[in-house]
This record gives sequence, structure tokens and C-alpha cells, in this order.
Amino acid sequence: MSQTDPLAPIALSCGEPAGVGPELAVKAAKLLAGTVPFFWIGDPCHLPKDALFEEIASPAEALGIAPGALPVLHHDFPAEVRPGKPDLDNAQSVIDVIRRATALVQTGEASALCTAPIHKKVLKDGAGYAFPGHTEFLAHLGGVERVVMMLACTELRVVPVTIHIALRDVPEAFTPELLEETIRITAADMDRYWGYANPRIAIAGLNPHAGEGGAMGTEEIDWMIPLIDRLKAQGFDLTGPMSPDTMFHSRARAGYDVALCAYHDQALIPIKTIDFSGGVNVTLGLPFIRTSPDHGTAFDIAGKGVADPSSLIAALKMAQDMALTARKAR
Ligand SMILES: NC(=O)C1=CN([C@@H]2O[C@H](COP(=O)(O)OP(=O)(O)OC[C@H]3O[C@@H](n4cnc5c(N)ncnc54)[C@H](O)[C@@H]3O)[C@@H](O)[C@H]2O)C=CC1
Ligand SMILES: NCC(=O)COP(=O)(O)O
Repeated sequence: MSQTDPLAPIALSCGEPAGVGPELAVKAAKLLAGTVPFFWIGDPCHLPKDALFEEIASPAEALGIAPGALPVLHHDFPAEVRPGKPDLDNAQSVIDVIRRATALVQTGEASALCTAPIHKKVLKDGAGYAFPGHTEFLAHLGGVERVVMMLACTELRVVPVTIHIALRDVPEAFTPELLEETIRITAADMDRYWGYANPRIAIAGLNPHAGEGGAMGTEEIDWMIPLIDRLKAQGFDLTGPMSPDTMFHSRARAGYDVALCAYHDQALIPIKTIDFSGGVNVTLGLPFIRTSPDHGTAFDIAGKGVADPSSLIAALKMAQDMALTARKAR
């Protein structure tokens, strides 16, 4: 394939059908008008009544249809969908759609995977879903041990080193091995997908004030500083451990390209505060591209027509940009 050939379309999984996913897919298709060709995998009866869509038999057909309507690869769901009221009987189909979309990316029929939000507890209760979210399921499907969750908006990129675990489990899960692997995966994919040959990586301390010289915790002294010094000697551009409370104001953000944080909320609170509607969730370390809006299923507004498609649109655009950058580097 040459650099000027069109990319294959992006596969968008429907996510939880009782959430805002179906409505957002239609809004994104209308606003993007084919500039970022994608197709939606789901049951068309879950789309809003006035939705402009056309069923396709294969992903390639999406390229011609995307400028005028949402291309839909049909996937049946067993139970009726009521907005805001998830049905456990649909949980297995939600999982099957993610699996199907991933398979299409793995065969090259789709250039990237974009996932609409799932409800993790619904999948666990309805289908015994054994993963905390998409991230770990996609690692399983991609055959890799370790992946990295990154959230990105125009002003900030953050990585939670530990992800969906209880706060009390963080100190044990946040290990030198995990931090080192996260640094290596983040640096490699920042180069591969965004062209940062040696990204500036800031690392948050685990404790308040990054431990304040051991007065408020010793992980920083015990192993974070030695690890950071060792990797700096290998050429990584690292800063830290930084005080988590003072590393996200605008002047501090200018000093790094990505911030690694010890746990979920240390990373996601700043980015969702700075840009709730434009943030994108990206999985690094996979053998394929995956992005997602950074919000959830929003049951409280599902079916009301008021959901904001900005984050999904940003996720689709980012997937396209990543695919183009990766292709150029080949
Ligand atoms: N990638 C994924 O699959 C994600 C899934 N989730 C899951 O979603 C479920 C619900 O999570 P919550 O914490 O309630 O977060 P949420 O993001 O679904 O909702 C939080 C608030 O933001 C609003 N909101 C969310 N998206 C919006 C949009 N596009 N336009 C306008 N307002 C919007 C909602 O109405 C609600 O008031 C959970 O099961 C969570 O695990 C959460 C984040 C990402
Ligand atoms: N808080 C981020 C989130 O829940 C997304 O998780 P995932 O489904 O992308 O693993």
C-alpha cells in the first residue's frame, strides 16, 4: 500500500447499547462527514429513530458511504434496549462486538479500533467479564502481557501506571518493574504514533509532596529515585518524582510531553478537569491502534439527544492521525 492510498476505515464498537454510544456514533458520522471514515458495529435498532445509516457487508464499503451516512456492520443483540437501563442479557453481545472489531483491525480490514464506552459491572454481572475494562481485554486479544493506558487532550497527556484497582492496593501494585515497563512502552509509542524520538516524561511521586524527603512516605527514596536515575543514564528524558499536586498547572505542563502517575485518579482528575469533552483514551503497547472517548456510558442522559460527541470525534481523529504517522514511519 502506498502513502497516498486511503487508510482502511476505523472500526467503532457500539459499547453498552443502553448508554450514549449509539447516539454519539450517529452524531460523529454527521459531523465528520467522511473526513475520518469509520463504521459502527452494532444493532441498528439501537440507533436514534432519525439516524442516517446504511448497512454494509464488509468494512471496505464504509469508505464510499461515510460521507453521507453512518456505515453499520450489523450485530444482533438478544434483548430490547431501553436507554439508561442496561439489560444483563445484552452483555455477551457487547463483548462479542469488541472481539469482532478487534479481529477486523488485526486482519487489516480496519486501520484502527475505536471503542464506545462499556459498563464494566454490567459486563461482569451479565457475562462474567473477567477484565477491569477494555484495556486488559485488548491486551489479551492482542497477545501481549503489558499495555499502558494513556489519556490525551490538547494540553496534557497522562498515564495511570496502576489502573482500575482499589486505592488500598496501589502501594503494592506500584512496583519498580511496572513503572519501568510503563516508561519503556510509553516512550516507544510516543515515538511510533506521535513522532517524539525521546519524549520528556514526568513522573509523579506516590505520596503527598513526593514523600517530602521521607517525611510522608519512602517509596520515592527507596526505589523511585534510583530507578529514574538508572533509566536517565540509559538516555530516557525523565523528571521526577514530582509532587503530584503541583505538576499539572500550565507552566509545569510545558516542561513535559507526558506525565506518568501512580494511580487512576492522580492521572484522570487533572485531564478530565482540564478538558472533559475533548479527552481521548489510548491504549499503548498493543499490536494495533485503539482509542476511545474518555467518558463513560452516561446512563443519566442516554436517549435524551443531549450527549456531546466531542470526545468520540477526538478519539476517531486521533486514531486516524496515529495510523498515518505509523504508516509514514514504515
Ligand atoms: N472507555 C470506557 O468504556 C469507559 C467506561 N466507563 C464506565 O462508564 C460507566 C459510568 O461511569 P461514570 O463514572 O458515571 O462516568 P460517565 O462518564 O458515564 O458520566 C459522568 C458524567 O458525565 C456526563 N457525560 C459523560 N459523557 C458525556 C457526553 N458525551 N456528553 C455529555 N455529558 C456526558 C454524564 O452525563 C455524567 O453526568 C462506568 O461503568 C465506568 O466504568 C467510564 C469511562 C470510560
Ligand atoms: N477510567 C477510564 C476507563 O474506565 C476506561 O477503561 P478502558 O475500558 O479503556 O479500559
